Amino acid sequence: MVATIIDGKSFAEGLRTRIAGHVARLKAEHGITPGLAVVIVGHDPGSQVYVAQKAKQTVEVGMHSEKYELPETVSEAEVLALVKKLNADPAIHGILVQLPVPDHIDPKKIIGTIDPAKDVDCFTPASVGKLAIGLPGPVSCTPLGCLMLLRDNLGDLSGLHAVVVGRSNLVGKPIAQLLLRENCTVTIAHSRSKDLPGLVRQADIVIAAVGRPEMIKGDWIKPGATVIDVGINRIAAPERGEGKTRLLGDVEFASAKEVAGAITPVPGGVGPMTIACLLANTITTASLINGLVPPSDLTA
Ligand SMILES: Nc1nc2c(c(=O)[nH]1)N[C@@H](CN(C=O)c1ccc(C(=O)N[C@@H](CCC(=O)O)C(=O)O)cc1)CN2
Repeated sequence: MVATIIDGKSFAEGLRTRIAGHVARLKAEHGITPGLAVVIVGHDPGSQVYVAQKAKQTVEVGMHSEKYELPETVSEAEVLALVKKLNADPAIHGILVQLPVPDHIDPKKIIGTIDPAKDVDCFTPASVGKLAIGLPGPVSCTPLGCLMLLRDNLGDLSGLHAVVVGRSNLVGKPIAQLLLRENCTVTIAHSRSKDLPGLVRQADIVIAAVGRPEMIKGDWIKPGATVIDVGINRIAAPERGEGKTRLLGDVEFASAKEVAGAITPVPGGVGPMTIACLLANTITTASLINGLVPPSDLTA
């Protein structure tokens, strides 16, 4: 069997078109322009690319965009003051602080200061709690992107066995919550699980979010399973020239695609969905802040 390749880039494009339609409706029918503020601290080159993409795509779908680029040396107090200012700004419906932040800044303190109503990353304790008990609100961007790709590929997920490899707060734990809500049987495994290959072989759905390049091999995959690779590991690629790099997922794509029923590539799979889902979450928070029901096609 050769797997269907799940094209996250193209799905994300379609999602952004739908988001632009919702933005136009919010403007025309309610006079609301959803606004997203993105804060970056320091000069991490990867983060700068992602933040630039976020700001560009926010404008492209018709939303109001604000980008705050703070120097590496900014104090924690200054970042907290900016977040509080954005919390109070009625033109802003979503606030995101790009991670990682420099070592002298405590990410938990920064995230904990974001107004949960504007928490488009779904990182605050209040948002995580809402997600766990199924209350309306934004859903962590990467997990929401994974869920949208799974629904598009498989339809109803009820009764399927999902094995999530990775237990991070950003991806592993929230995707497990979402899959439970979809009536999957969910196993959360991680690098210290006993017989990891044996666990993964039981999965109808594999979510690879462990952060180790190509750790999950083709012979770990049950024939026909759907594989969602969340890993974005940048490794040196001297064969492409001096100083060049390339991206690898957490799944060994070449061997896994021979066994799986469907699989996301890296790049071009889950990654592009993360930013599209951030925009979707901004529609969700802008709707809820204004007492409107968020569009059902943009959330979990
Ligand atoms: N506050 C947050 N910080 C971070 C998040 C997040 O969701 N919220 N996620 C990641 C980075 N990230 C978005 O911020 C992100 C990662 C990857 C992609 C993406 O489109 N990847 C492409 C490849 C791009 C490349 O060549 O590097 C792909 O996979 O096709 C988008 C967004 C950490 N920080």
